[in-house]
Amino acid sequence: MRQTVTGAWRLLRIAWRLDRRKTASAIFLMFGHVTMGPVMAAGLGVMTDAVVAGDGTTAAWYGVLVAILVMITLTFGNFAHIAYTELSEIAERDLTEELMLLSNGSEGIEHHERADYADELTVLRRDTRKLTLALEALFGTLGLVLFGLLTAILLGRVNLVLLLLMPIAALPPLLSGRWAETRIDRAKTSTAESTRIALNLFRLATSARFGGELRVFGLREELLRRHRQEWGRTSRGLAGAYTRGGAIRAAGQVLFGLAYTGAVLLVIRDVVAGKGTIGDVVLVMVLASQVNHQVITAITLLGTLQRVGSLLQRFRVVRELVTVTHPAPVDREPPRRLSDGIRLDDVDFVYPGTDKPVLSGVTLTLPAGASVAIVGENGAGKSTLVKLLCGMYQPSRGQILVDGVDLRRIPVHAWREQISAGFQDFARFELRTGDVVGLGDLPRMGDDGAVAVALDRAQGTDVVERLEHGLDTPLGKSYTNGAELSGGQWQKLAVGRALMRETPLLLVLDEPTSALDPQAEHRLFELYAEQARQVRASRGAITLFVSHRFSTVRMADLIIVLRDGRVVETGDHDGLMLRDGLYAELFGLQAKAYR
Ligand SMILES: Nc1ncnc2c1ncn2[C@@H]1O[C@H](COP(=O)(O)OP(=O)(O)OP(=O)(O)O)[C@@H](O)[C@H]1O
Repeated sequence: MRQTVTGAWRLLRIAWRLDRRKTASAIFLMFGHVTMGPVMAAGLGVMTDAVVAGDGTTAAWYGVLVAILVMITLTFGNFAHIAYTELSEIAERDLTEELMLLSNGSEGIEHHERADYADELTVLRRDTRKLTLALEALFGTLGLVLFGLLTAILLGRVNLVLLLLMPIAALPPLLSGRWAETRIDRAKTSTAESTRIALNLFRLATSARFGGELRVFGLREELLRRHRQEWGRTSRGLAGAYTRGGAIRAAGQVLFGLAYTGAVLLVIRDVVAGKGTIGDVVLVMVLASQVNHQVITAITLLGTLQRVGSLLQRFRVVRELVTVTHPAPVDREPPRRLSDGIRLDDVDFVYPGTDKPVLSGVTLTLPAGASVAIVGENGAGKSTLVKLLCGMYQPSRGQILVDGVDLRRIPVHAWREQISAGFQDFARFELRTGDVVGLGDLPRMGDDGAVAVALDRAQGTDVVERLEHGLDTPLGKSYTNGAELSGGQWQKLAVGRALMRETPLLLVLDEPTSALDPQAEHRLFELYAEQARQVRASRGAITLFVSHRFSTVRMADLIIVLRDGRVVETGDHDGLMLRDGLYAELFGLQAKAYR
């Protein structure tokens, strides 16, 4: 109950914050709509008594009044509905935006690894779109409270027992409705994982991006089978809860039906005993049928409100999950230039929710002004190291020191402003081409000159030259006339984005060039190395890249070789070749393959 009330209160505050005028007019229209019901019942009662007494004029006047009230209630109801719908759309947009912000609102990405976060997010993604009904439910419920008060006054005037009976009779259906909703909500939480898997399979099966792979491997039936299996699990879990919920609700309504019949019989008994009029019977019958209708509405409305309450509660949980607590004080600014470099001091890392260390005892120095390459077999921990340097995760043990300052003490946003990155798993932003690149340095996003320079450095000018409207071409299927790009072309834009910031302290390139041919990648890294040398003097910037191509790696000033999360060798190409260890072995294997 508390969740329903706090949910309703929060929803009302959201509506008020978003549009006061619409909220006020929705409340006014709804109050007008519901108060007409009891007033109409009273009018019918008086009209009946006038007919029985043979007073045609009074009966006619009340008949006209009732007709006017019917028109008013219908008109108000109609306009109230329009007002709720408009408000609901604004509220839905607001919560959808909050969900987008929350998904990326934390400093790191640790919460994405958590099953509880993923579960909450699944339900939120699905249910936030159902908010359209929520405000209608809220205002409807407020209206019902007013309706209940008016009805109670009218019933009390006829028979005081009725005054007590009606609210008591309303309780079973209300309580049973709430109980049923709680069970359904619990079932939704417990089926969230299978829903998530099914939704993911649905996305895979309907995305053009994976269409080729699905066809080549003939995966259509297999995905369908798995989807059916997972969805079946969800449906079974929910169907049981819906059936039990339906039975609980029906039991509550049967009790109400019995009380309704009892109330009408009570008034009839009074009239027979000369303690009331026929008008009273009409009043009670009309009111009781309205109460019946309103209780059924109330069950639906309270159910919706309870769902909204739990939806808003989930928002709270997600907000708390993405809030990071800082064990160390955050009291240092990133340096303007690096003099010593970045040092990893005995760093271990374990992904949240797992217990196997992915990095163990990593101690390294990335010297200021150096170009550094990380090599190692698949799963060695290269990308994880990169993520730690970008502040996506905190080391489980040990420290990352930037010119001697623990990275945890530097505000993450300030550190990120000083770095730039291109990732293996880059984003395909479906936007204007210039903006796709310009996003890499938001303050200069509209600066097409800067975008052109970044693209030139990323060797991506040819991508734009082929587009009909150059940098103004919209990209992707979101647009009716959006241009389609190849994987390698998207990747060139992503590299351009990474190069928008001209002099970052740390430029990280985690295999962002895997779709380019080796010569193009080689040229690109020659340029980076050259750029790194140029900014070395001014900022001591470090260029860190991860690549499986040794023709690129060999250019680095420092090469770090990782195996199973440990640093096994470091040095430059010549030194490592002389050492004849893992690097020399991997290099030899690749060179042989090219011969
Ligand atoms: N989000 C995650 N949660 C749990 N474990 C993870 C996660 N991401 C990576 N791992 C594990 O961490 C290990 C190192 O992964 P990482 O991506 O750092 O390797 P990598 O050297 O970059 O590999 P590749 O060359 O294939 O890109 C792998 O064993 C992987 O299974």
